[in-house]
Amino acid sequence: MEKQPRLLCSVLSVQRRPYEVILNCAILAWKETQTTKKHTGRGIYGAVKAGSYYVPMCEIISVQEKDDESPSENSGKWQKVPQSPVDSCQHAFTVSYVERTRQHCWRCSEVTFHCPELALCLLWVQTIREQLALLTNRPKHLLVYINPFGGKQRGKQIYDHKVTPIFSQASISTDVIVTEHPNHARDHLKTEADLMKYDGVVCVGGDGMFSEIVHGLVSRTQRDEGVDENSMKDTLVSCRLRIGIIPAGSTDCICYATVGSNDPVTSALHIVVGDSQSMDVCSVHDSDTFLRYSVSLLGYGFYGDVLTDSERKRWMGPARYDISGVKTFLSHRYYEGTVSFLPAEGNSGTPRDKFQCRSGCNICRGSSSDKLVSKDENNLPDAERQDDWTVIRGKFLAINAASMSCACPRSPKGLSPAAHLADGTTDLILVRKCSRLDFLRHLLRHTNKDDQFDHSFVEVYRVRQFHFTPRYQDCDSEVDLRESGVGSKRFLSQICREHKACGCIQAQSNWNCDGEILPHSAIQVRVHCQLISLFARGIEEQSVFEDPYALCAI
Ligand SMILES: CCCCCCCCCCCCC/C=C/[C@@H](O)[C@H](COP(=O)(O)O)NC(=O)CCCCCCCCCCCCCCC
Ligand SMILES: Nc1ncnc2c1ncn2[C@@H]1O[C@H](COP(=O)(O)OP(=O)(O)O)[C@@H](O)[C@H]1O
Ligand SMILES: [Ca+2]
Repeated sequence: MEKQPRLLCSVLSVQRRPYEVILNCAILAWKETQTTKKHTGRGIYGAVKAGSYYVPMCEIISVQEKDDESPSENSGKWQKVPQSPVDSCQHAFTVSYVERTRQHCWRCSEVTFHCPELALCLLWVQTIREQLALLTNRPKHLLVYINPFGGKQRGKQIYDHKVTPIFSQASISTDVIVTEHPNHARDHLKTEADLMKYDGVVCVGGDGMFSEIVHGLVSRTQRDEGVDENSMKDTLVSCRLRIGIIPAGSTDCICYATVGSNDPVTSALHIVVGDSQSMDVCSVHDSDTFLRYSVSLLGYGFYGDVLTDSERKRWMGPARYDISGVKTFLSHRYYEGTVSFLPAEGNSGTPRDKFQCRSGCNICRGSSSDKLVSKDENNLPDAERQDDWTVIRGKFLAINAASMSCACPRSPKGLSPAAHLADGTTDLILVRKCSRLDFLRHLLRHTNKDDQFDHSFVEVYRVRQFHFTPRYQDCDSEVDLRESGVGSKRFLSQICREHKACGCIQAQSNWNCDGEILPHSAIQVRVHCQLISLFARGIEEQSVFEDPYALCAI
């Protein structure tokens, strides 16, 4: 604070008390000065320090001149004729800034400074505005998509009542599209939207809506850059526009895991201050056909079945997941197949680490510098790393790949508490066939402090790529048919589904791909490090949110 040159320093009054107010390019600070005797008009203040506050410049939302003909903010009555210079501040300006409350939630707070002269008031307003204008990471024009049917169907209401006032206060202009059907946002982004006009895209909805935005933006970027999404080997190009999520869905895990809460006002403020958090994206292929992208959970077996069942209960809102969860748990289906994966190497940590990915995470930062090195291991052709692949066959209740923690209100630490948002890896969790009671124990550990990986039937690996093949596709008859020259994999699956005698009629699950059903079993997945960016900063350290004034009071 002391090292920055002061831009302005004045004595101004806040709630009729004198404060020394200092502005430099990093902070706005105000500290109370106490008069040794009541101010006489000779302008001498005592030096006794009382309360001191500061707000980082990057967390100031706006500054407005205040019309002092209005009722005073304290009494609600018209202000009296002032008695002394400190009280005589007829000119005032209000600074709106971010204040931290509980559980990583942010609120918009205000402080009004009264000035003795109009010129001084204007100088403060102009100087603060000039400093804010230097913060070039802040968005000015946004494209907003609202899913009116997500979650409890309150997306439009949440946007109109909670977000619009904050955006207009921060002078952010918007083009708003209320979606009319599924994939409306995705297709608009992919083919129609004039993206050059915007500094970011905002989605109001749940994880499914966010997934639409990711698909629209990533596909559009690849098309514009001439990258073939169907090729698993092509390195995808990162998207220019950041994505903001206003949570109005059922699980809201992406918002929760990148911000720490699913509060719409908090998300709007992260957009306003222009935060940036890179995120990994998995591409999901079936041979040379691109299927989908995933940023949070790819789940086969349990989570695939919960989702498939819950789609029929959409009318229930978020409760559908609990009902389908219990039903799926009771059905206790397991699935047979082969998982093969390329483990992550280097300084990527492990899924059993005790520390978690937090704002400014060193592991993610390390991965971003790796990414700049042109030839990382990820770029090596698979053939060159053939020996590094691990193959596991078995009967699984669930196969989950968590590219981030997947923390959500249902499970505050998430599916993989130590997963990183932007490290270029996903945590592959294999839950082998076990008793119902053991599986329940495992599920319950997602809701308490116990380690959900500490079971003999659970394995977890940090990987860069993985493949899954259900048993029916790699049973012996496949080899026989191949040898006898009979057609493609698709033809083979067809036969297998109908051919009960080969024993491969074993039921198949679907993949839950960020809350969307992927009606494929055999998939190949590759993590693309930091392909997209969000208006977020990762979850702030506990100390910041436990002490709401840690950043404001000095
Ligand atoms: C016994 C309690 C067990 C609680 C176990 C909770 C684990 C929850 C981990 C959730 C990870 C969620 C990852 C995110 C997925 C979302 O992308 C995705 C889409 O979200 P959207 O609708 O907002 O668009 N959401 C989902 O796929 C929902 C997954 C929800 C799973 C809930 C499972 C509840 C299980 C209840 C089992 C109860 C057994 C009771 C036996 C008596
Ligand atoms: N106007 C619309 N009508 C119906 N479905 C929509 C509409 N807009 C988006 N969707 C779809 O609704 C699904 C769920 O949306 P989401 O916002 O994630 O809510 P939830 O968290 O409740 O699942 C997504 O798959 C999305 O594609
Ligand atoms: Ca990751």
